[in-house]
Amino acid sequence: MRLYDVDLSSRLLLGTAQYPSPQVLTDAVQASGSEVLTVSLRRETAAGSGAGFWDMLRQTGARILPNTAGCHTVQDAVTTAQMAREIFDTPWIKLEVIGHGDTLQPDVFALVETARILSEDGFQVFPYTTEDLVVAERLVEAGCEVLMPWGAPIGSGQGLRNPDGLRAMRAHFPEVPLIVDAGIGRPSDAAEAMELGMDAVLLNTAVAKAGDPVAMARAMDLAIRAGRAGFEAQPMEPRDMAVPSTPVLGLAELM
Ligand SMILES: CC(=O)[C@@H](O)[C@H](O)COP(=O)(O)O
Repeated sequence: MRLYDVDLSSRLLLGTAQYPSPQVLTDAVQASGSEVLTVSLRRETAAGSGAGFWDMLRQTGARILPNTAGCHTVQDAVTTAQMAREIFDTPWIKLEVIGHGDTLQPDVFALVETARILSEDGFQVFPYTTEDLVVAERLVEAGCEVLMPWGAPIGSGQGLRNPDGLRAMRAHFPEVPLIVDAGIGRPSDAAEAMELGMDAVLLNTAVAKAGDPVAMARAMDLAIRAGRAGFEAQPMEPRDMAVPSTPVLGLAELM
């Protein structure tokens, strides 16, 4: 999978918040096989963990995808992205501009505006968006080469609330890498996203809040591989009617 100019073999992007301990986090990263970790500049700075935490993430060898979690305005997000670029020395930014407190739904108007500003400033933007095709078009026009539609509200673990919307996105943007971001609860949700033809999955809470985060990280990795393999194998279309799977070529005659 290629995201901007970077080739990756893992299709799992992992969040780094809410783990029970730094050791569990690093063990989970290793178990997940993830090569991309997202980190919230604002949250970690506010929590006071700062440089030590970021150094620990760097030591995993994974690429860092800083994010603008907690930003609600264009200006907030632009400033946070600029700080992230200086600290992590990367043009990558996962752009979150939250518009609604209860659902953490993106403010898609501010998102498009911020994406344009950051792209013109040389950032490679990963926008957290809805499955709205018009918004997605605008984001691509603004310079985004990757789209990150939500699966369900952040942290909800509800799985894919609108698989048809994701399917439509896949059909509409066959060449744009699509990463389902947020709302994944179980490995089966991640596998479903991959079976729909998504290129990758970004998740955090499902692993961090699992009873055994390291085991769940491993399970997510396996599910994403299985889902992708299933997509590539071109599943059959569902049918309305039963069709015998064993052909009957004549009836046995009972004497
Ligand atoms: C870590 C991060 O970037 C989250 O904002 C992301 O959207 C993941 O969401 P979940 O925690 O629901 O997986």
